[in-house]
Amino acid sequence: MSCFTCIFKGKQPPGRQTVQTDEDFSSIENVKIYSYKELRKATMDFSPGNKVGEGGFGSVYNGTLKDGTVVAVKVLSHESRQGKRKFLTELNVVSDITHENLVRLYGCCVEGDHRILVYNYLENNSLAQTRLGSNYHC
Ligand SMILES: Nc1ncnc2c1ncn2[C@@H]1O[C@H](COP(=O)(O)OP(=O)(O)OP(=O)(O)O)[C@@H](O)[C@H]1O
Repeated sequence: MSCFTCIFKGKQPPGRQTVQTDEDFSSIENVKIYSYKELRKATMDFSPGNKVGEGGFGSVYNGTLKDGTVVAVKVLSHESRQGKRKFLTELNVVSDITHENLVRLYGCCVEGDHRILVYNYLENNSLAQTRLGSNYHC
């Protein structure tokens, strides 16, 4: 069983935390940490009706957070071979970039076996003109 031990360092601005995991996960900085529970709630338990797409990473769901923010929730599939690498790449590369032509990464969930990325949600027409973070590869 894979195990991810997240240690959230203290004395950081609320919502912007450092994730440290064991194995070959290095420190990931400047990302908001979401609980699996809140993402499950936001996507109505990852219901098929909320699924908006499927990529190399896994399924993507539309969700609404408690504060009303509409998000795209990318759930890493357990079968995804490059998943771990992609997950880290997206976190490390995209988390610090804010650009009008780039999908914004809000944060992630690394809880138990779950690895999930949370982006701002783009409607179909704007998605076509916007570069996804997942286009960044190692
Ligand atoms: N931020 C988003 N807002 C709305 N829909 C999204 C968003 N991100 C992804 N999607 C939907 O999920 C689908 C899969 O996206 P994803 O980025 O996982 O895979 P991809 O674009 O095929 O790239 P790759 O397979 O290389 O990861 C997209 O085609 C789109 O329909």
